[in-house]
Amino acid sequence: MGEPILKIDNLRTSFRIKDDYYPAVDGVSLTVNKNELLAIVGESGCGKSALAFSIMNLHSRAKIEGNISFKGQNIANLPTSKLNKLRGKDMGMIFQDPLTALNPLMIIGEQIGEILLIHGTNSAEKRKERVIELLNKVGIPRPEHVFNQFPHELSGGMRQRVVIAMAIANNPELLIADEPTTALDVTIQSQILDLIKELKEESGAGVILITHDLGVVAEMADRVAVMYAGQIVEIADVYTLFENPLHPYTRSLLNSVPTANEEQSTLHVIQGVVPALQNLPREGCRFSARIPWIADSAHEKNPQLHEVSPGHFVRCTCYKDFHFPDRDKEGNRHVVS
Ligand SMILES: Nc1ncnc2c1ncn2[C@@H]1O[C@H](COP(=O)(O)OP(=O)(O)OP(=O)(O)O)[C@@H](O)[C@H]1O
Repeated sequence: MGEPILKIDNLRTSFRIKDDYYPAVDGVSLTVNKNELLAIVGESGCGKSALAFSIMNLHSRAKIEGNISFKGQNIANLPTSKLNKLRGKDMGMIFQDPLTALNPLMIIGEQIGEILLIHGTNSAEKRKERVIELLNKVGIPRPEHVFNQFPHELSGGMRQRVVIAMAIANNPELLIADEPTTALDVTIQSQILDLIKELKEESGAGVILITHDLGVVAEMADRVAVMYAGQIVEIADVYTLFENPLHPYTRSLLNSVPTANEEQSTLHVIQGVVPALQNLPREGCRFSARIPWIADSAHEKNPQLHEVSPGHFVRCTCYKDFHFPDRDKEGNRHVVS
């Protein structure tokens, strides 16, 4: 694993709702190293996209506090003119929906070419050469033809490849992919993910991959951060996270993935949903309401991340007493009345 490329320290991103600000990202600290893929997982509404958008400074009206250090420079709240020098060059982003990332009125060749032009490739001939090279790289057949097409003339999978080509056009050192395959069918999904993995391995970029899909995490990630209600509740290398998940939320997420073994018949699916931003509990363990059978005394008053083994952090002490409702702490099944 390489040296750190991104260091986030105590990030808090708040949105204004009526007259108050509510943090959607609440005290997140993490590091991404060169040649490392950090997966961020959690249910809808946990703050994953809010975190990604904060790094790229793409929120139009959010309050951002804390430190985001990219290659040693604090980029939180950097003026747009300075940020634009980084975005699309040193940092690239792949969005959930390729259509929103593409300009419907511009041919593909011009859209990718524009990113090259902004960052200094002045010769039109060189830009065209590079665009064709990029289209080839992301597996687009007949790149010369696609160069002159508009986004609506391409399939969803091809459009997402174009977005990836744009994100990597200037060989970024950090790539953020926010649910990059959500809009795509399964076979295309795995091709796109292979492409992201290949890019990381080829260029040594640091990658943040936001996904709901734990299968994808197991296959792609070096490390995994689990987010719940705006906070990281567990972070570990991928092997440790799957072999020894500790936080009740992580265990519930993993437990809700159907497998072919006998556990499937005894799946305990976590009840409830992530509360709306205005209703998030801000004190105590934010997950406690969803595991009501765990005693209040098991939770910390002000839950901290504890390093339980090197690089493996878990928030709150409730993991020590956690069990699913139909099991005891040792994992033995008992009948619930
Ligand atoms: N611009 C905004 N204004 C107000 N609230 C917002 C805004 N953007 C996001 N939120 C709220 O912040 C919380 C976190 O949202 P976010 O989109 O980051 O979640 P997520 O984990 O990425 O979910 P998904 O997987 O559905 O994208 C949610 O409660 C969401 O409703």
